[in-house]
Amino acid sequence: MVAQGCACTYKYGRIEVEPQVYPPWMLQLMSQIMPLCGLPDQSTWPNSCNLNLYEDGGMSVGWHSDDEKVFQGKFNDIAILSLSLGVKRKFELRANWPEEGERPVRMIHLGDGDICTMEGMVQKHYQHRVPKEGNVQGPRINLTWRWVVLHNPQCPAKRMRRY
Ligand SMILES: O=C(O)CCC(=O)C(=O)O
Ligand SMILES: [Fe+2]
Repeated sequence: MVAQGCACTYKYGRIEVEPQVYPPWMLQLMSQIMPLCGLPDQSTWPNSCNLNLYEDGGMSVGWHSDDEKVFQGKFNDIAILSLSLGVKRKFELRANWPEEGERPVRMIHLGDGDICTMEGMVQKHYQHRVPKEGNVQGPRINLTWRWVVLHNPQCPAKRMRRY
């Protein structure tokens, strides 16, 4: 999903997702969540949201960084905000260039209603994943908000200053 005025697509693995403009329920949800992330003012809110459904513990996302060109996370200090709903799942981070003796993988649990942020140069220096958990029953939805900063060439928002 994207803010009004943007038409950037999002490539998730090999799947290219057509964007949908934020529906009213999304703006309502953001008006609850964004102030908790220090963003009370709507003009500062992220202009895209990706939604993932994990039907059960058999569904996962492998090691990756959110390195899509549109977000510029490999080159800039960026923030990525996420909200988890449903069953608790593991979220793991591993450093690309670990220091000697550094723990290779760090894990947190993301439960229903948890907000998780990745900030700074995390997308350059770390990868993350949601591993398979064979014993987990029940669905989880993850909403991930990000700022599109480099719009696709065909996107009308490219010509608009406020993006
Ligand atoms: O489900 C999550 O918590 C993370 C999903 C993720 O890494 C992504 O969509 O890029
Ligand atoms: Fe990710």
